[in-house]
Amino acid sequence: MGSLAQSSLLPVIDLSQAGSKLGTASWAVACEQVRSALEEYGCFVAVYDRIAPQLMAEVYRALEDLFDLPVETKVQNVSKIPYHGYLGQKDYIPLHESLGIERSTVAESVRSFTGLMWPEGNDHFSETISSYAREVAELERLVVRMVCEGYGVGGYHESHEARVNYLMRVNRYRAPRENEVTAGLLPHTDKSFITVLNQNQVNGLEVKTKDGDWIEFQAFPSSFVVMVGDAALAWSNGRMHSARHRVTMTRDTPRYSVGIFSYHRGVVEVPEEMVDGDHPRRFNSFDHYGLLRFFTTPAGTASPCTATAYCGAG
Ligand SMILES: O=C(O)CCC(=O)C(=O)O
Ligand SMILES: [Fe+2]
Repeated sequence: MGSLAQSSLLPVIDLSQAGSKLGTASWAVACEQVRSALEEYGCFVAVYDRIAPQLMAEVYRALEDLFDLPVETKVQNVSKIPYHGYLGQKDYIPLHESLGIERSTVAESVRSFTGLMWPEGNDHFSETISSYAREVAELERLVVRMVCEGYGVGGYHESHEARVNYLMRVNRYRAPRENEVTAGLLPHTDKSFITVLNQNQVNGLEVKTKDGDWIEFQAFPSSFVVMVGDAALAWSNGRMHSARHRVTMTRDTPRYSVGIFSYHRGVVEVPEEMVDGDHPRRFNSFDHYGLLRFFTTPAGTASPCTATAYCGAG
């Protein structure tokens, strides 16, 4: 039996060296830990020291500059894809503001976002954001590879890599004023395949367990929250859990966070290996951006599980 303190924490897995251990016994053990955490909690805390602390500090300085721009500038961040542009000034979550940087691992795409925000140019911002996105994308690919190996569908990660887009969403939550709501972000599941989150020193992210308890993520240096999105829930035929999470602001300091969300271009096939006697088919193959668009419809918003409503089998 774990103590209360232990059982109130999210699983922590050190992936700093995992990439260099491919195929070894310790790699197989780590793949199993990743799979099991994503099935039980829908997330885990990755320790990943391959991203330099200096780059992390530059990312958060860049975010302060970005959010300090006038709202009229920030609202120019628009997209044809839902939840890929500016969100903010909402009465029901007044503390929250966020922007989306599409295809954040592609330098040209980040430069075009930067050009909208700083027409006079800001190369340092573009370079900082692109570097960070590429490094976190590597962590995402490592996790997907480990998940695939954990399920015995090792070859699948290659088709993931060939078709993945990485959306970066950056968030600022201001501190609540007296008598103001503390909700920074309402409970939700992500529509991504995998999300990798990082935050500045201010905690606030909470994850709901299958038992209905909320666990606060307590950040430490080189810690990233890896989270299952609804697309990976469906891809795994419901084996992985996509956890509800929310942000609560209890401190008097603003909170910054940055998420990398992986999305597939086109149809995500549910591998045959995911379906067996113990796991009858629960999901059909589906269009990933279609799932996201469905979420914005009245039927999608109303359904307790977007993936089941969109591509559930039977
Ligand atoms: O700010 C955070 O830590 C969480 C953000 C989040 O859940 C999201 O953008 O989907
Ligand atoms: Fe989220």
